[in-house]
Amino acid sequence: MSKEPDRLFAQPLAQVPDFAFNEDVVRVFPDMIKRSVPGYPTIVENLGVLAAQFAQPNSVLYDLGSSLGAVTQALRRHVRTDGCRVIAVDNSAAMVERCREYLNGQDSMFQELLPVEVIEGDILALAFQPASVVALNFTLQFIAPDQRTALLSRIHQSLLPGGALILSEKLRFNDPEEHALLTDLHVAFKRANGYSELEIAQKRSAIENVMKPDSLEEHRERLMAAGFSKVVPWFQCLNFASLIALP
Ligand SMILES: C[S@@+](CC[C@H](N)C(=O)[O-])C[C@H]1O[C@@H](n2cnc3c(N)ncnc32)[C@H](O)[C@@H]1O
Ligand SMILES: O=C(O)C(=O)C[C@]1(C(=O)O)C=C[C@@H](O)C=C1
Repeated sequence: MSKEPDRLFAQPLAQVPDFAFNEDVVRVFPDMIKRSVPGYPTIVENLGVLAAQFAQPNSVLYDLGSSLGAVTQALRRHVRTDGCRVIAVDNSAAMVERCREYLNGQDSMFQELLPVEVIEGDILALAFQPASVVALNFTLQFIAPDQRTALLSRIHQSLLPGGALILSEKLRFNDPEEHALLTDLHVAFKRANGYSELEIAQKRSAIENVMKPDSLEEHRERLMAAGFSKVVPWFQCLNFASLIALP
């Protein structure tokens, strides 16, 4: 994957455009997400470990909002269940192109990786096949809030017995003090990773119209409304968390 450092918001912009997963973001994405999301490498690697516990023979593992394929590759490294294959879906053409390049490179270096298909498409319009694992790793927060329950219901309907949805998201907090504290600590995390005050502020205004985080309580309620029977948080670092939802 690209090693280019994220300097996208380093210079003052007359007007900060809404954040989009375009060519510029794709070029710096591995660096951006690692320096912006506390716990990201741990979540991705362990998503593979968790998935191996839920994968059912001859089923599909979905990576929805796959970006450059980091989760797909973790699934392919860890899942050994017979007949499983991965379907990665993203609606950014630039992401999909680079994701295919990366996964082809991995296939040429390593044998016995699970087969993978990378689809350029909208996860809201996807016809789901029976699946044992569905990963939504920091993707649901970019889906319009009024579309989220319907998407989760369709994922629930596609999940096989013994399977799971793994959902990672930035969180907001209903308690104002808790929200302010964890937001400040996230800013400190970004600063410690070399982002300037200007970069942090401009990125914040770029994402505020396009990324709408929910609270843990909202996630739990929505997942239950979508038909899931159990919601288990397995990771939280500052205001970023990952949940297992059982069908
Ligand atoms: C924060 S990134 C996900 C990171 C990635 N899962 C990982 O762990 O490296 C969100 C991704 O979701 C994709 N996305 C957003 N809305 C989508 C939609 N409706 N359908 C498909 N992909 C979508 C974006 O293009 C972007 O690549
Ligand atoms: O909350 C922020 O400040 C972020 O930068 C988060 C976040 C994310 O959670 O996806 C936003 C956009 C980029 O994809 C990388 C990180």
